[in-house]
Amino acid sequence: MLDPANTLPYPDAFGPDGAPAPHPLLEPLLGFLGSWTGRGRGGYPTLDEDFTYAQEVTFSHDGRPFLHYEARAWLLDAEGLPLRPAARESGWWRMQPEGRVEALITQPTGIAEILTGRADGGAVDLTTHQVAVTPTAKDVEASRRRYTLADDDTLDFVHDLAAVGHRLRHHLTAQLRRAARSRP
Ligand code: HEM
Repeated sequence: MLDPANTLPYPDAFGPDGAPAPHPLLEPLLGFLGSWTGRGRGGYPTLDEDFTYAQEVTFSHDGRPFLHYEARAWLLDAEGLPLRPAARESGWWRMQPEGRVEALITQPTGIAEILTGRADGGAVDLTTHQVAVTPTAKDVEASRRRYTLADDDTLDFVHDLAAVGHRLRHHLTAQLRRAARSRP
């Protein structure tokens, strides 16, 4: 007999349709659900050169009023081929009434960000509420992340960063395309 303790009874959904039904507070974020892939460019005043990268981003939900967020990036060489793994992060976007968002995002580089902002008309604008870093992590003071649905299948992303003594400056711009409504 199937042991209910060995099978997760509440799997995540990667789209707005089907089970579980999204919580009503997720309404402003429904267009983000699913997986996205694409390319971006980045730079920072401390770097000699800008870089190009690819990224996969996934948003899912389990019927409660928060999204699970996961992103993996890898650098690309001049030919567009994978060079090495880059930033990786995951977290939670907690939805509040009137489209308010509270996000918690952690990175293996020792950085934990808490951001607040709004989801409005297919765009989410998040700014730093608090950053905590481990003893050996780079000094990160603040960031601003803007995610915009240019259309149903296109997600634009811009990330500004205040770190290692620099004020809030551009770090990343990417354009992602919808990869799938559900995980294979
Ligand atoms: C798509 C995601 C990202 C990519 C592709 C990326 C890429 C890079 C690259 C290539 C560097 C230069 C150092 C190195 O080669 O590793 C760098 C530096 C850095 N990044 Fe990012 N990054 C991403 C996201 C983030 C995020 C989310 C944060 C923090 C909130 C962050 C904070 C930093 C910091 C603090 C530095 C060090 C600057 C310095 O000391 O020169 N990055 N990033």
